[in-house]
Amino acid sequence: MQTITLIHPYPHSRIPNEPVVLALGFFDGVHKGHQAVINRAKQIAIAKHEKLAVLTFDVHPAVGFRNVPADEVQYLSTLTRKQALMAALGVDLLYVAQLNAGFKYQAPQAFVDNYIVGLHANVVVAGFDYTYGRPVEKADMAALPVYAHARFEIVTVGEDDDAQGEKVSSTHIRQLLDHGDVAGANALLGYIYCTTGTVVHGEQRGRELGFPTINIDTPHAERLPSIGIYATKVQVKDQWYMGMASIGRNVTFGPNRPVTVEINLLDFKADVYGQPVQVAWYQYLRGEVKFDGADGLIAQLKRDAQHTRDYFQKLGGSQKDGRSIYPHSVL
Ligand SMILES: Cc1cc2nc3c(=O)[nH]c(=O)nc-3n(C[C@H](O)[C@H](O)[C@H](O)COP(=O)(O)O)c2cc1C
Ligand SMILES: Nc1ncnc2c1ncn2[C@@H]1O[C@H](COP(=O)(O)OP(=O)(O)O)[C@@H](O)[C@H]1O
Repeated sequence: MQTITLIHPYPHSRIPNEPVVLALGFFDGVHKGHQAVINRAKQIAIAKHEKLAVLTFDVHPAVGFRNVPADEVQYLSTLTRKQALMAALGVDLLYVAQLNAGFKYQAPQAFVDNYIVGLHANVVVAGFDYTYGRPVEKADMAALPVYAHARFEIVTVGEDDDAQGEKVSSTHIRQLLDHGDVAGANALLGYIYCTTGTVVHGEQRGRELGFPTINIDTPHAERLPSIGIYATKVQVKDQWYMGMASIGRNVTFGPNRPVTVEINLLDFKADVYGQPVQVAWYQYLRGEVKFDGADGLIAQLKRDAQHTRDYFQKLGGSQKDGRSIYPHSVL
């Protein structure tokens, strides 16, 4: 997959000179609803022997169009993750348009001319709620034929519901993460939710408890699940390990402590300070508890380790040595 950044007004030399099927959307999380749009576009592209292109933006539309401060927005998928997910879906060309003033203040007709016709799309696929054009003239899918002037076909994909009939939306997935329900989020994402980070130093108490924990510094732009204890898999140096994770304030050891992400890796022993890691969030285990002392916490950590092993054994994904080749079902 090729990623092409477009800075308005982009030079036409940036655009490969061939017809494409183009899917439109911000696609935060590339969840099952987004996958329905992209899969539909992929089917059309295959039938037409054309490339599948996606047009997305560099920042969340709330930042670009509603002036929400950039540091207040946390993503289900930052660009690197979005690229991986798009590539897995068979996208050939990922256009990332910068939401600069020139882009934002385009009239709907200019958007269609520059970012649909300009990208050589002869079919456009988008969700039912896609909008385009500067805020005062914002246009929707129903209006698209007016601006298309028969230069491309239009396919609108309807709302996607989960098994309980709830809308599959990035907002709903964020709410599930805020309640610790990572399994619910994974069901709507269609893959296991992952975050990244770097191993940093903590207070070095973990080793004294008999449960050393990697303390993970996560990029602020990545949304984390809420405070709680989780069954995870962690990728360190190209290997995935089972881990029991705590997102919490270590309340047993004093009040008003900052929230940290700490993971004890099962069947693992190595110094990994400074290493980049990926964390795949599989299952909520319990809430954070204030114990009377270290002994209570240690007894609970033993139970957490067993619950983590039981969870992965039931899932059937862990190998005998406790390691797994890859977290389950990325798409
Ligand atoms: C699986 C797991 C569960 C945890 N549960 C709790 C908890 O319920 N209450 C608590 O105060 N700390 C909890 N912790 C955090 C420990 O207090 C923390 O890992 C320990 O103090 C080591 O911190 P350090 O890495 O900064 O040395 C948990 C940690 C892990 C890995
Ligand atoms: N099974 C394991 N899980 C997590 N970290 C481990 C493990 N074995 C060794 N380590 C190492 O120990 C460090 C954690 O020890 P800990 O006493 O909790 O110190 P800190 O407070 O600095 O995290 C990790 O950063 C890692 O380098």
